Amino acid sequence: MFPVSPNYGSGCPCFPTPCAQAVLGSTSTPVPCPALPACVPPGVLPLSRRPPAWGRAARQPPGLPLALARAFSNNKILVELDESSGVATMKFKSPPVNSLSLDFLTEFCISLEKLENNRACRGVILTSAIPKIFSSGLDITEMCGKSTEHYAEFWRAVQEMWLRVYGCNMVMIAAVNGSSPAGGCLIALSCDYRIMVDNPKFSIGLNETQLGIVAPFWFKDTFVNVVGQRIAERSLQLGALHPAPEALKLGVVDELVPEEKLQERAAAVMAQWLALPDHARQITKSMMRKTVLDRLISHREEDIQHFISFTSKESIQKSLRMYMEMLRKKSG
Ligand SMILES: CCCCCCCCC/C=C/C(=O)SCCNC(=O)CCNC(=O)[C@H](O)C(C)(C)COP(=O)(O)OP(=O)(O)OC[C@H]1O[C@@H](n2cnc3c(N)ncnc32)[C@H](O)[C@@H]1OP(=O)(O)O
Repeated sequence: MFPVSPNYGSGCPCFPTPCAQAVLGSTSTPVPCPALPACVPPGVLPLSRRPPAWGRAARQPPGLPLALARAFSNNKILVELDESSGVATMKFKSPPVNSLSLDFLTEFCISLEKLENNRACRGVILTSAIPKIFSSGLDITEMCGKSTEHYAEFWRAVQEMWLRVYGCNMVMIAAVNGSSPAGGCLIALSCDYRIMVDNPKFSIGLNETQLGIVAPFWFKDTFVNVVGQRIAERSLQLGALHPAPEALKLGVVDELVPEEKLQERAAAVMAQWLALPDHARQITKSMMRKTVLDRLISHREEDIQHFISFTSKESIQKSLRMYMEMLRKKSG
């Protein structure tokens, strides 16, 4: 285990294997990776400071009071940390549907980063405070009629959220208490374990093709790693939203529970995962996920450019507008 500079993270070209400059010297003086400033465009959150997956012991900046992260609530996410168990709950509360807007994503990443920097926290349960909806996925209005600069900023934030959740060395459990299409499903898929409320009215899946858009390769990779190639291929092409019982059958979620048992069960599963020594579990997790994380990390800018050119196409804009119109008509 190497203590690394607090500036070190997924924005560094050497991530996730810290280069010599990113590793702290014997004096413990922080030495930022020299390439880092060039890698973090202006205006982007300090989101890329995730320590390597094996480095929890080096995470806590000296002097930061643990109490800081005990409970904090910003606008869209309520975070509660139980220091006795080491388990935090992040509850999405962005009405009406917990859509993943730029603001939501920003707050999400900051909240998770705070927990990562708190040694008292070893596991996080993601759930929703909005009845019947876990998350409606990416906020479609962020992808409609905006500037290329906005698309770039938005997509970078989407990437950041995924890199943080998928690469997180804490135990991440999704307690899916409502519908969870597309980006909402991605959040759940990126966790270590998924528990869903046993209600066939709640569905989960990567339904991008239904909107006339395409799930990016890292959405696909994450899905394949959970359900396997064949199920992912069929489900992705069809843009399938699987009702909870079907999601269980296909392995999209790991178990179903009655709504009133969800939090209790999530806590029990978390305790089971936390019973393992952190370092062994973390290294194993990192080993399982590294290839998929690296693929995005090494093609991040290309992926943003691809998103911009794809989203800016008039045909895609038209599809998204029609989809939003369909949603409005349904709700109105
Ligand atoms: C790099 C390579 C290329 C990359 C190419 C690009 C890849 C992009 C990848 C995209 C990933 C995504 O997540 S795309 C997003 C996919 N998401 C979806 O398809 C979900 C759509 N929403 C729903 O199905 C439903 O809203 C659902 C969540 C089940 C809740 O149903 P309800 O009946 O409870 O609520 P509704 O009445 O429908 O919705 C309430 C209001 O919220 C709005 N709303 C709902 N979902 C919304 C959303 N995702 N974004 C914005 N607004 C949304 C509705 O329009 C309503 O607005 P008002 O009428 O004004 O009140």
